[in-house]
Amino acid sequence: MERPSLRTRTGFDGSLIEYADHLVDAVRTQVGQGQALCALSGGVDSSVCAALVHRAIGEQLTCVFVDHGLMRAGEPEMVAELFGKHFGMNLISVDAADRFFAKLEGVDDPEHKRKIIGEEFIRVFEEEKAKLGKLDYLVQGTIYPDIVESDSDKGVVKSHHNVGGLPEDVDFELCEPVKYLYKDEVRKIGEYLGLPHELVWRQPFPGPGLGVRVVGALTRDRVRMVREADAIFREEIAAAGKESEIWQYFAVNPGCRSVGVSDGRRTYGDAIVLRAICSTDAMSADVADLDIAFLSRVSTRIATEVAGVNRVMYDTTPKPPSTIEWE
Ligand SMILES: Nc1ncnc2c1ncn2[C@@H]1O[C@H](COP(=O)(O)OP(=O)(O)OP(=O)(O)O)[C@@H](O)[C@H]1O
Repeated sequence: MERPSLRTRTGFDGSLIEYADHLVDAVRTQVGQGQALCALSGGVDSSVCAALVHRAIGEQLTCVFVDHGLMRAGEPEMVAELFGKHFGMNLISVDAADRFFAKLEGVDDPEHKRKIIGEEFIRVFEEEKAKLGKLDYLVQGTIYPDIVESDSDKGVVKSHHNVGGLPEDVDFELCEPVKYLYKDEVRKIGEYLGLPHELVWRQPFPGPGLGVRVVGALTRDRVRMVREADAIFREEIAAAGKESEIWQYFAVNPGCRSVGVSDGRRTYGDAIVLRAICSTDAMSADVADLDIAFLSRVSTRIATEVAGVNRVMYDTTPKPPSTIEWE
């Protein structure tokens, strides 16, 4: 289906970059002398919104980043470095890993895990908000497909983690500057605003983070295995120059153990599954055609470098019948 033009969606008659400048002015007018708050995940939508609103109102914006302990390797550091230091934003980083792990202990149902992560996120965010005093605007990275999708009456396949679910009697207004834009337009505006290419064009990453890439109950150790395996896989994909041909690639801990051998001794360790898919819209996906030599190199690195892992598999199932993420 052909998508409506920028002009049809926004009434704005100009280029996308001119529209970005227009949005900066519009946010400045909307917020006035008020105070704005943005939940910044380090993902594309909230990062672009934070950069845009910061350009418009500077010090009047505060961003809150919640580290739930389920981030990929280097992510909390990247957020602090880029938004805190480079852009000089008012950034509050909350280390909430203990809280999340405590709530998730022993929970193995995927929907229940997502729900707990979403609810705990809102709780942490609300606490930080309360500490800041009067707030006039909440910045949200709603994009056009979110609006269109929320109109859909299809059943829930996986519940989404969002700052949505706001109570009805809130005493602030929403600021949703990119709500008429498609993802690729948001990315282009992000680059225009000076966000790094790797962030703006990064692969999709679920809100519940690595929590949905560890099948069954989470432990810090199983999350660590996925985080380290994921970092190695990403490093090798980048070294092979394959980043742009693959839509999404990541590691999963499928929750099974098997026998292995290391230095002549029997091991009984965790398995890791590698998943890499090609897609244009995430509605359907094909398995990325990675050659055995490449996969074998990644597998050997993971099984020797990641403590507790002794077996690596490649997921060869398209979507459908599988989904992209395991949970
Ligand atoms: N760990 C986090 N810390 C702060 N804010 C978060 C965090 N996770 C999610 N959010 C907020 O919730 C929104 C929705 O999260 P979701 O995971 O659905 O991502 P998204 O819609 O792809 O947006 P983004 O690209 O910004 O991650 C984010 O845009 C962000 O405002």
